Amino acid sequence: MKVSVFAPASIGNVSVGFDVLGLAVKPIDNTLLGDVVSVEQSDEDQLAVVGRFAGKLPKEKEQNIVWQCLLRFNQALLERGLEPVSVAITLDKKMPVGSGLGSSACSVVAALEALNCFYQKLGVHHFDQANMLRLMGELEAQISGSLHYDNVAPCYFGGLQLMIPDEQVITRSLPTFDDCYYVMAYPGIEVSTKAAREVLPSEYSRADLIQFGQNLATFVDACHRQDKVIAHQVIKDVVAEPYRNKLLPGFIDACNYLQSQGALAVGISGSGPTLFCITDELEKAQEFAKWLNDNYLKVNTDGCTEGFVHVCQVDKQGAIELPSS
Ligand SMILES: Nc1ncnc2c1ncn2[C@@H]1O[C@H](COP(=O)(O)OP(=O)(O)O)[C@@H](O)[C@H]1O
Ligand SMILES: N[C@@H](CCOP(=O)(O)O)C(=O)O
Repeated sequence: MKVSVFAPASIGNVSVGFDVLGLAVKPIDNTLLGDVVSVEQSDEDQLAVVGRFAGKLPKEKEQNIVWQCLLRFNQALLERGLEPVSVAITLDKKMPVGSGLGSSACSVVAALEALNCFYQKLGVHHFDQANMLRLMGELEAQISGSLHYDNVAPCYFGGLQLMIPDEQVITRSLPTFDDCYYVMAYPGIEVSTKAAREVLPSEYSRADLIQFGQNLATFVDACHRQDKVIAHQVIKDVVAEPYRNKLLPGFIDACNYLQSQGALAVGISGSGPTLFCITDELEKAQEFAKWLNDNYLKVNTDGCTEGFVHVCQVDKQGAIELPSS
């Protein structure tokens, strides 16, 4: 028996909700933008890493977050008096690392969900969603240096997720704007989440505090009222973007251009370097994608780029088990 789970990319923060808001996205051309983890029974625990971005990960399996997921999942089984079996895990690393697309969250969510489905099929145990999300947050914190659910929650549940200060609830789904397109431009450079958190101030002014609170509250209200104009008017980042934009070559120029061409909002996805740009017109989304492809991706000396651009919409499914091949 082999279980494979896909977990999608996400936009952490969505500019307006630092650490407390995240949106799962999927390309409209059905490209799998996310990681796939497969689990099957084996004689000993093993991890194989394949896929376009496999070479960007540490060589030692102990350094891979998927391996750490296995150790933590086994510990959770033992805490319930259950005996883990040996498994062979394969990570298909489709996501670039340090991209701002929630790459580590994709690996964490796909790995833990694949293990959970595997043990459910074995008839041993099935952790409920609340326990799973807590485990996912714990593993994401191990890698990024702080506990934030804004990637793992949308990656696991799909949609737009707002983190709630209640350990029993953790996250709530917000209504989404389903006619909107999210153009995601990954320039092909790496920005580590840890480093991008270190450039942030430890204190903010009262004016920033008021603007942050007002924007986030207005955004949540506008989502519930499905007021697209107001919701996108307040997608403004006073917490991270003013400090992180210097880590992103060409970001300010791209923002200015896209806004002048009528984008509903533009921002840094997660901690960057991916830029997201929102429009409700497909033709504009395709124009923006072409412009970003020509102007935001870093071209190497050999004329190639590791970057890419995808026109996406909201991913409502979150992590899903793939049919067995
Ligand atoms: N399976 C994995 N997926 C992504 N990153 C991993 C994985 N395993 C280990 N890592 C390491 O974790 C760190 C993730 O960096 P981070 O900036 O948090 O990425 P992202 O913002 O893309 O989630 C990198 O140093 C990377 O080498
Ligand atoms: N809220 C976090 C989000 C990090 O997202 P990632 O995709 O860059 O891992 C932050 O802004 O630090």
